[in-house]
Amino acid sequence: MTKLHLPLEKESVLAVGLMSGTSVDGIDAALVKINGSGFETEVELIHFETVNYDNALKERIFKVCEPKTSSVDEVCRLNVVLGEKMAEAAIKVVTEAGLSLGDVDFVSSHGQTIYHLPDEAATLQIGELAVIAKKTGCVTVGDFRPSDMAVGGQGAPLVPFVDMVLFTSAKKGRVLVNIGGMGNLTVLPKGLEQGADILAFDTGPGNVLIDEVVRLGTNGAKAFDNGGELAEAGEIKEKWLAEMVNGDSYLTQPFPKSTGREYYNKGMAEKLWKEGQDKGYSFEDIIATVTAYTVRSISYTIVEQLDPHFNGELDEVLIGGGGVHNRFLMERLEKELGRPVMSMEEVGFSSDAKEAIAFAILGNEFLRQQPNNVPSATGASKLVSMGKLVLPI
Ligand SMILES: Nc1ncnc2c1ncn2[C@@H]1O[C@H](COP(=O)(O)OP(=O)(O)OP(=O)(O)O)[C@@H](O)[C@H]1O
Ligand SMILES: CC(=O)N[C@H]1[C@@H]2OC[C@@H](O2)[C@@H](O)[C@@H]1O[C@H](C)C(=O)O
Repeated sequence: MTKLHLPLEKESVLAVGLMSGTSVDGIDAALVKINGSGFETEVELIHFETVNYDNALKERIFKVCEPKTSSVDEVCRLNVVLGEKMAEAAIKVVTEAGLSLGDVDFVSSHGQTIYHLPDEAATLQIGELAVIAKKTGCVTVGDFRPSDMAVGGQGAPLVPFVDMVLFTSAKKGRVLVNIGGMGNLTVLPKGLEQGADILAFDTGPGNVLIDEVVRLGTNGAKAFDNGGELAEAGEIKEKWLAEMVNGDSYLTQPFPKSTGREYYNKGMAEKLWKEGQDKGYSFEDIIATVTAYTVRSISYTIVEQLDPHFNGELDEVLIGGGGVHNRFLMERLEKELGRPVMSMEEVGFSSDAKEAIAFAILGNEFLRQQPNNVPSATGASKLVSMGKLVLPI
């Protein structure tokens, strides 16, 4: 094992980024080559793999995320079980690429969020780093959020740092939206310079409500609306949609703001499902309307909250996260936004791998002892280098 020199001095590194997001579908693993740091960062995706959670593991995770069904012993156990799964994902992405773990400079893991209390500076991501370091034999970094919280930040969102260094354009004002479990965005006015304050926050639900309603309507046989085909077969019930939007106090909250499964969750989906059924709507109509609500949470934020603030200079919207695969959602979003809406693929990037790549880049900054939070996005009082380090075991 070659020794790691800290701070990292070599210009180019090979890293694995691991992301396990709020939709609790599995672990995304991106093997990347990173050159440089900060605004000079260049990244090349070498290989991408997803290791899905099986249904039993998903249930265990959902259970520990909910105070009523959680227990400390189960959190403790899952920390190790998920550490093992994350190591498995890291090993898979490296070996499937035909490389060896000895070639990898570091693994950088987000962990699985179990609970997030931004106003109490408390957050918990599990998936033991020491287990990953032992199983992969690699330098392992992770657990980024607490360092931002330690200086008064909300510990989220963290990806805007990466959006800023990779996607700032000299010619166009851009909004980057990630539609994962939750929806979140980063605003990049044209010609943004390093160190500028950037705005980034959560828009509301991403796929979470769609996924939960699909599960309810299929008795768990399906976990998401593949391609948006269920929604396509239904009809949006406009009056009900307006009720959903008016009843959502998060949407009108001023930005910056963050949310999660504590608000948009199975309970909310069950309520919507019951309402839809009581109104006599079909399964497809319910999915179409819940999808339209998800779209509206994003379009409302951009059109009503951001456009006036940025004098209409936000020219294009780039979408990442699993939501890009939902055609019904993407088409309606483009209609409501009235400007080009593109997937990350259209700018030569990967929608599915984006967040895993982002955590590799955050790990790279940390190991170079460079700041990697965005205080204007998280509310932190200062720049910090977020992360924790476990040496190979
Ligand atoms: N083919 C598809 N058609 C429709 N939706 C899809 C498809 N593939 C993935 N999705 C949606 O994307 C979701 C996963 O997205 P993603 O992996 O970006 O979320 P995440 O990283 O877990 O969440 P977050 O970014 O909020 O932490 C799935 O739960 C599903 O709703
Ligand atoms: C605490 C937590 O896991 N937050 C997630 C969640 O999922 C989306 C949104 O809410 C975002 O704030 C964040 O993740 C992304 C990766 C971020 O920090 O940028």
